[in-house]
Amino acid sequence: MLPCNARTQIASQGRRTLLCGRATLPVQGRGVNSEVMTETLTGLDAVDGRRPPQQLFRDLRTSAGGLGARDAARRLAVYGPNELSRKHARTWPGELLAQFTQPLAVLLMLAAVLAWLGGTPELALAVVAVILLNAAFAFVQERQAERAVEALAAYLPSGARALRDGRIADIPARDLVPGDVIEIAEGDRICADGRLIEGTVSVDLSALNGESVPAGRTADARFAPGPLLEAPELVFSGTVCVAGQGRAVVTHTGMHSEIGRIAALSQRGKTEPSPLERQVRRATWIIAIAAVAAGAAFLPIGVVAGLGWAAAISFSIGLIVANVPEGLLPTITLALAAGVRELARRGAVVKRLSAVETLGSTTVICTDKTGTLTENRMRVARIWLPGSEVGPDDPRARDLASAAARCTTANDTGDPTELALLRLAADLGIPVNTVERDEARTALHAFDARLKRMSTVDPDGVHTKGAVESVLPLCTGVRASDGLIVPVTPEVRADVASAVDRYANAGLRVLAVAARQLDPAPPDRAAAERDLHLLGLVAMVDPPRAGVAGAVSAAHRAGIRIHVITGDYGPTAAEIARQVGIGGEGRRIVTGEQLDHMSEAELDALLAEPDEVIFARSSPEGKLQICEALRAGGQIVAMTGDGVNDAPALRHADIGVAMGRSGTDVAREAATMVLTDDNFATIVRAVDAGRRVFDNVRKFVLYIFAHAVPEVVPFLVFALSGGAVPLPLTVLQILAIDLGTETLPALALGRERAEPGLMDRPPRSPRQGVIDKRLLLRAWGLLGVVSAVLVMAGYFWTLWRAGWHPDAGVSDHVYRLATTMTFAGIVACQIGTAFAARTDRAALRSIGLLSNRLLLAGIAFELAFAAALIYVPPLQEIFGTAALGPAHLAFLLPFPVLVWGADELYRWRRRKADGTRS
Ligand SMILES: Nc1ncnc2c1ncn2[C@@H]1O[C@H](COP(=O)(O)OP(=O)(O)OP(=O)(O)O)[C@@H](O)[C@H]1O
Repeated sequence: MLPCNARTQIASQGRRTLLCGRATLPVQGRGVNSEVMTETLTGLDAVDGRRPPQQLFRDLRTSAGGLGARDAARRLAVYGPNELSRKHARTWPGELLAQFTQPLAVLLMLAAVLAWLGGTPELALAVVAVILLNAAFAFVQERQAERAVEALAAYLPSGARALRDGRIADIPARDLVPGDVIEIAEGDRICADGRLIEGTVSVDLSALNGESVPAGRTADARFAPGPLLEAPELVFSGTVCVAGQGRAVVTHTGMHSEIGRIAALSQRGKTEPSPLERQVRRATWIIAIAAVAAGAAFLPIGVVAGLGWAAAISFSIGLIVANVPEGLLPTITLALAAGVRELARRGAVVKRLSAVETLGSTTVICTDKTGTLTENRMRVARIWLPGSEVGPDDPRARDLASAAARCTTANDTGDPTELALLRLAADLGIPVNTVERDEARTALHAFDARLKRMSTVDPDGVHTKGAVESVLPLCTGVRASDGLIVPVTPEVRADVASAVDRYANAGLRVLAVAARQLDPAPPDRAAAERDLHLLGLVAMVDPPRAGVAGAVSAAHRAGIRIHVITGDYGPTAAEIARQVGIGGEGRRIVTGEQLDHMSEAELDALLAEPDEVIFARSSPEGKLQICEALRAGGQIVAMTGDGVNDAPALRHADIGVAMGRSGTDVAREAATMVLTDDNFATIVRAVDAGRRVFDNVRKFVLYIFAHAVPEVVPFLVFALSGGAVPLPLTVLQILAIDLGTETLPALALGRERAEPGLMDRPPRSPRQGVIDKRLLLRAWGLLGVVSAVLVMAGYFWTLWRAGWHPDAGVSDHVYRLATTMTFAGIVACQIGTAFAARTDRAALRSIGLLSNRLLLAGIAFELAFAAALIYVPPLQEIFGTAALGPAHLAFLLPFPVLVWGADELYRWRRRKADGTRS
């Protein structure tokens, strides 16, 4: 119960409810008799979940059959949705304020103070404007990135199975109300507090008490005094069912639940910075330090060259402010968030921003078969009875189908294997009524992925179905064609084995069905699954999904290896693998048993080979073992999984991939990425998106870095000439470029489409940083140098035309004109750089000159901004510019083409060296 001092407000469908201790008082009673409701709710809220079921039903005004839909809707209106109210750790003023305490912002503030003290208040104001703009920009970007991640919750609504109007219905977890009866099965996240009324389950309570050992809970437990969380008959919201199944009546929802009380879920964990962010942060610091060092070095040099202290101080501050890449980090976060959003639209929900870049460097995908490579829509294609394959008309086929259909737990929905068996029975004219099936059943030994079989104890005996090698050893007899039971001889085994191989080689999934008449039924599994009689085999088709073969070949072209890890039989998996193109000729199959007997070194050696392997009859431990071996070998592993037992492997992989449709809640929790369409092709698409995001981050880093050289060279020329050449660029002009004209084109580069050949290259090495030597060489050594040469040519040409001579000095107008040429020259060169940066190696032609509309808009903005600075008189005053004439503009015109052309040549040479054409 909520403590009385914990006043909590929950918003619910436009009405607010004030909760205080045991009383819940509706504030607005639209359409509800508030007096009656208040009385009712007081009763419900005081419910003690530890009372015996019958009393609890009375207290909650419900029954074992659950609630009616209308009653549930009424309760929902009063109680509010079954959600935890979200408490943001930081509100927006706090987040905005935090932008000003970032170390780089503090550095800039220091620069502003220095500029003020140095006697240049206009520079101080400009720096303050930079700080404000940057903080606002970073704040908006971070909020957007956060929202992108939060919005993902909408893609993954959690659901519950509740009895409504007497039928099991899948409903959103937020619609659960006290009094509902819910079904709980292995792998489910329990979404409300309740009392078990049927069955036994094992629950992981770690979200509530930090205890990692699962606790047993059973409907039959008697009341025992003690802490609520240890009550053996209660289950709690936020915990996970790791084994068993049962039904529970919901006693508390939303903020009334134990987890709501502790409010554990509303405290969001601190998000770890991604490796990319860490790298960029480090690079930012290195550049900031270099900028400060360059600024400090300029001070004495500038004074010696004859600038005077005030001008030298202001120029060094300008150098620092311009070169500290304070906007880089939020821009990268935004690029990652845009990647996450795009992936969600394409069917892959990524839970961490950093996963986007990890995806891009994936080298191995370990995939399961059923449902990921295949459609998971099974249909029985063949029936085999001891001796021969038979058609559906054979009366003994009906016995087999009936036994198999009785040995199921699926209803209208459920395991596709079981649905296929229920359909077979219906097609043969012996449909199974699932309600009667469940009522008549005296024991259920659920499907166990390790044993690979399940059994039911029904009034007429035991029915077992499962993998042939799991069921056959339990059989002492075989039902022969005349209906008599004959012993299992070596001939019979050979017969079965050859049938299994025949079906498996055709890609069919084979299940053995066995039975035993028995009265009374033994309660334990070992006793029930003994002395069985093999009835026959069913073989099912589950065709490969459309698009998987294409995705496999795309992954291969991208240098990614694919291993199949499946619970199914080796030859079946190998045939499906062949159909989709995984593995070469003579596919290597390693069974779970073989894997168990392999030493670590043997497994490492196997996985180091270039072959793709089919791991068949694998266990969850095997999956983890394979994952560890691959990672130890330096691979970046994406691993799929759907069961409870897959969680460790999913957590351990670089990218754990869970199935959104067929997977369990546990697997979804453990995974980094959830596929909303369960499709293998989506994993490959996600890798593609990851590579693209990483590439785009490099593109705008290249663009932003390239301007450093044409900005620093003018200062070097001035310093090295001992002041004979007037300083070619003013401090406010530098700021206007770095913080004005460049911003939008840089952002637009972050949205560039994938360049051709992106998925034709091998995966990036995880050790390759986003800012590497090649990028720096291209930015500074090529684009920067070409730009600097052109820019200085423009500057000297302007001076020369006006008759300048080192000894003669220049008039103010000529100096303004010349520095304006430097400014405009850098802008023109950066336009060329922007086009060059659009591809890393491909020719610009291959992606289309005009294909990035955002960039075109950004360049239009850049030109308008520069034109305003050059031609609008008040701005001319501030920025020390003068209007350029047609001759000047004609001189500048080829600059973008020359810069871009030089880079085009560089990329052409690189492609030639690598032997690629695009
Ligand atoms: N509902 C079931 N009842 C009895 N046996 C089953 C059932 N489902 C699967 N099996 C048997 O257990 C084996 C392993 O099944 P499991 O579900 O672990 O893997 P899978 O779905 O075939 O493969 P993947 O791991 O690729 O999804 C199957 O090959 C089949 O023989």
